[in-house]
Amino acid sequence: MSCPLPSSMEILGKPLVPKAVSMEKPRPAAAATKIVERLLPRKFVRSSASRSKRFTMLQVVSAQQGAEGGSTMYADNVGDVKRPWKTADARLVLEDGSIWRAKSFGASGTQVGEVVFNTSLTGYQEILTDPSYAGQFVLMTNPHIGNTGVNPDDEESSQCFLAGLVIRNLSICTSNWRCLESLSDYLEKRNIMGISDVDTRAITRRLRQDGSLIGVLSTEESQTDEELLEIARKWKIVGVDLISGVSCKTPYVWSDKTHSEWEFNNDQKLTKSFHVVAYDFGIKHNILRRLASYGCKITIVPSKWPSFETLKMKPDGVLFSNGPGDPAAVPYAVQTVKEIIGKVPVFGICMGHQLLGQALGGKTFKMKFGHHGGNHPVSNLRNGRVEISAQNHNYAVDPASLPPGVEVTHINLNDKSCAGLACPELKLMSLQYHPESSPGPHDSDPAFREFIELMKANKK
Ligand SMILES: NC(=O)CC[C@H](N)C(=O)O
Repeated sequence: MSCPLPSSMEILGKPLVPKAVSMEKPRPAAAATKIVERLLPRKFVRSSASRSKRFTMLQVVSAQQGAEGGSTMYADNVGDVKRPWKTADARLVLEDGSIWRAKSFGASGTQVGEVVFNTSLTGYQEILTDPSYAGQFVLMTNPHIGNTGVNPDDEESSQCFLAGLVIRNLSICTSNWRCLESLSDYLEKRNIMGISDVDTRAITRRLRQDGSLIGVLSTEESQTDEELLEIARKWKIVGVDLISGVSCKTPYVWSDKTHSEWEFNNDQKLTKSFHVVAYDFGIKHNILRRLASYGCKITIVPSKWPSFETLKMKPDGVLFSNGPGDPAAVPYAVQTVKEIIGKVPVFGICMGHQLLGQALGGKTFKMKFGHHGGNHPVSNLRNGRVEISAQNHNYAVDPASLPPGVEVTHINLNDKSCAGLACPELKLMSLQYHPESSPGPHDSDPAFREFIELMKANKK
């Protein structure tokens, strides 16, 4: 079966040739309505008359979803019930000239950013608060988002730095024992725009075929499509330093461990007290929690903290954190890394890995659409194990650019890109992905233990 361009999508500028794509058979509507019936809160069930009206409507939604792939499929009301959040018409205009009509939630206004898709099934709150998404719209490929609301424990930083959230369907109700707030209220308070009722599958296919795209999201009717397209085409993310906008301003100390309720690794016999200085390029809280759980005392320092100040603290090890944007646009951070490696054991995570790669003499490049999700297989070449990993990056280190003596320790099995480095001589290790997961599986947690071992061996 082939699918025309989604009906609600229009093209501006250079016309795009619709690509024929094969579609799954639509799911039987009856099965979908049964699921919805279980999820809807009692207050939405009014009378048998309104119930049947609601179900008729949802059946249509389900059938359309499979058959048409269109993006304006839900009406403002679900049955005769108004959606419990503020909504307005919104447009996402991509730099390729496509326009995607949607419904807004969270903040309103106009925002520009790079659109990336994330394949995690859950963990949207950790994704929203991961500072590495600064400057980007995160499109969740899982069509149903918001059902667990938000809570104070799942924050990966104190702020949402991303440009906005793009989803297929915002859950009409929240149901989780930790939920304190709905996703739409949370985003509105943090002034972050979200859109739903947009064909996220069609946008994802476009990003996979053509590479990541700049987009402008707007709820403002005063802005014409052409004006929004111009903003998208003028805006640049490559070559821009984004880490200085998300880093802390002054050093601070961290001692929180992973909460005992969530601790999944009770075999931390190696733990002694190691002092780690962590460079904050946009650090996630769970990196700090995992280090603390392994017995580290951590001092977090800003991205421009001088290397001599770090070395004066006599740390047992230095961690270079994750962070947003182009790693080639922050030569000052590469210089800091250069001045530290070889003097103390170091661990680089994601942006930290890319900075280490450059400090060793290598180069980074922008990938077609990057890796974002909690289900990426990585091969650990040292022990032959496959780790299912959490990933979030658009750039990678080119292994061919690295000097002899630097070992590629991990590769991403989806595209064979470099996913980890080591240089035993320099007591250095790094991963392109996220061993702290959050969200994601815990397969890569032993990397923190390896860092502890590196520091331990250096102390002898
Ligand atoms: N999570 C990260 O540290 C992201 C690294 C870098 N900003 C990239 O996109 O590749």
